[in-house]
Amino acid sequence: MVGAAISDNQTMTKSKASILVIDDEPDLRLLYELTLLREGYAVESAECVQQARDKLAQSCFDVVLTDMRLPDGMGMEILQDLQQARRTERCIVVTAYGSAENAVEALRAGAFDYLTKPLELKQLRTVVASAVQGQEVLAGASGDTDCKSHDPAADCCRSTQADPSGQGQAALARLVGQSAVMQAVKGRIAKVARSMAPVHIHGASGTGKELVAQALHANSQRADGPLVAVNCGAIPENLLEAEFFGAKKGSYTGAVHDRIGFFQAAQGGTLFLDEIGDLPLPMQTKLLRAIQERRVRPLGATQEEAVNVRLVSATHKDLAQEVAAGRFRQDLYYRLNVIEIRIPPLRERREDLPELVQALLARLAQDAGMAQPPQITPEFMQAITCRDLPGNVRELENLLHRAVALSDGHVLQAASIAPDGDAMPVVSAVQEPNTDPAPTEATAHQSTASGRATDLRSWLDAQERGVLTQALRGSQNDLAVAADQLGLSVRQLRYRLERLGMAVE
Ligand SMILES: Nc1ncnc2c1ncn2[C@@H]1O[C@H](COP(=O)(O)OP(=O)(O)OP(=O)(O)O)[C@@H](O)[C@H]1O
Repeated sequence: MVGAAISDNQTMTKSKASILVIDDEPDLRLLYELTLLREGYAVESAECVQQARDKLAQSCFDVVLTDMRLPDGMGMEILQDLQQARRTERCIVVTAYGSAENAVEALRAGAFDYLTKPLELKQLRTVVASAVQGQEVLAGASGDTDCKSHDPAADCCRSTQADPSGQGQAALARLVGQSAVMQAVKGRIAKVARSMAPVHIHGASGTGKELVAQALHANSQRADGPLVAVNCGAIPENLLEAEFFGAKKGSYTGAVHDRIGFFQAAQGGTLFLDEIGDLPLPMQTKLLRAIQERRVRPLGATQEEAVNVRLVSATHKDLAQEVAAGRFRQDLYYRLNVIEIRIPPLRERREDLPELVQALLARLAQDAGMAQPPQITPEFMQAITCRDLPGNVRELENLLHRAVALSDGHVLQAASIAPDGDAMPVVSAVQEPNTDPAPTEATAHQSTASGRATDLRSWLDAQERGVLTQALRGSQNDLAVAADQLGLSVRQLRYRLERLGMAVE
């Protein structure tokens, strides 16, 4: 079996990355072999499951490229063997055209990536190179490139996560919380980060979806590549295509230069599509195509461009429900939701509150240039615990921000976060606690005294809140009218309201 130990004289010194190609069609096998040999890899091949198992019992490889259907079984069996034996080989599965289910199944089972027949050699090279690249990180982290010098069985076994710079761990540490549910979230991030499988993050507003996306990226082999975060709800509908795929000069009014899209900007890295549920249906179709083909065509261009990005998406909506309601394409949902990470709302992890308060205060104090975070009294903590915090960590952050602004700089007062305060306003026809666009005296003082970005941000948020509230009042809460008045689309207005935690009754 695959996990068997390898005798010393059977191991080879790895001077170059090694690939095991498994396919029963001799012509295809030869084509893969030649292509990969030309790339400088050491290549071995097998034509069935049994032969592959024999090879894997004798040697360790960096990457296994296997066809799905083999004469004596399925490529999935090899993938399962590798997973069960905790081997380090990255497995790329080749699936028949149109069999999205197989690809998704393979990714869920731990495949690094998949390729679809008919195979494009350029794509084959790209995918193999990206699988090999991750293995180099792994070998580099253990300082081990010579199989002979170590226990051969261990050479093929997964050990600790490669994270030479510690950035993966640091990103996970930014996700504060030791509750069982948060530990499960972090465990899942560490587990799934290293494959290419698309991840969908589901969680209510303010639960930390962006932090999870950052941790996924930082723990992936793409950590040195770009992470491009996009809020799908904040882009005007008529610009979506150009923003996503790029545009040639003159392709639309106002396109005075060639511009690259999000896909090109994320090349070799991760594309984080936040609030994916807000994408209009026509754009969903275009996105699906880009994901399936791994190619995009900039607006006004004649040629398509190959793209190599890992997709992470997020939404606070229930996408399955959106699919049922006909607002989200089922096939796109299926493609994006290969691996799901659910972030529980704060009410399911109240035990994390003290640690979150400490961590957020430390961050706020640092941003405000304070020598040390203000102290919290048991009454203050009690007052926090009494709040429902439906806006989750973002609401908690706002609350603390306000408390810091109103404090004397040393001790936080419980009164500053009394429930009749204004951390999360609800806009109704007349009842809206925080409608004053002007900063409070304390905030204004803090802003000018420290001149720090977070103070400016909260001041600007207060301004925006005031403007939005006025527009909503003036339009009797009619979003279309208010948006029109503000020169925004309804989507943009909704996005802004949500960002500020303002719910319209
Ligand atoms: N577990 C956490 N530890 C520390 N900070 C957190 C945590 N969760 C969220 N935050 C902080 O709360 C704020 C909101 O987080 P984030 O933007 O990631 O949430 P979100 O789920 O993406 O929200 P939205 O859906 O509204 O965009 C950020 O400032 C983030 O740093």
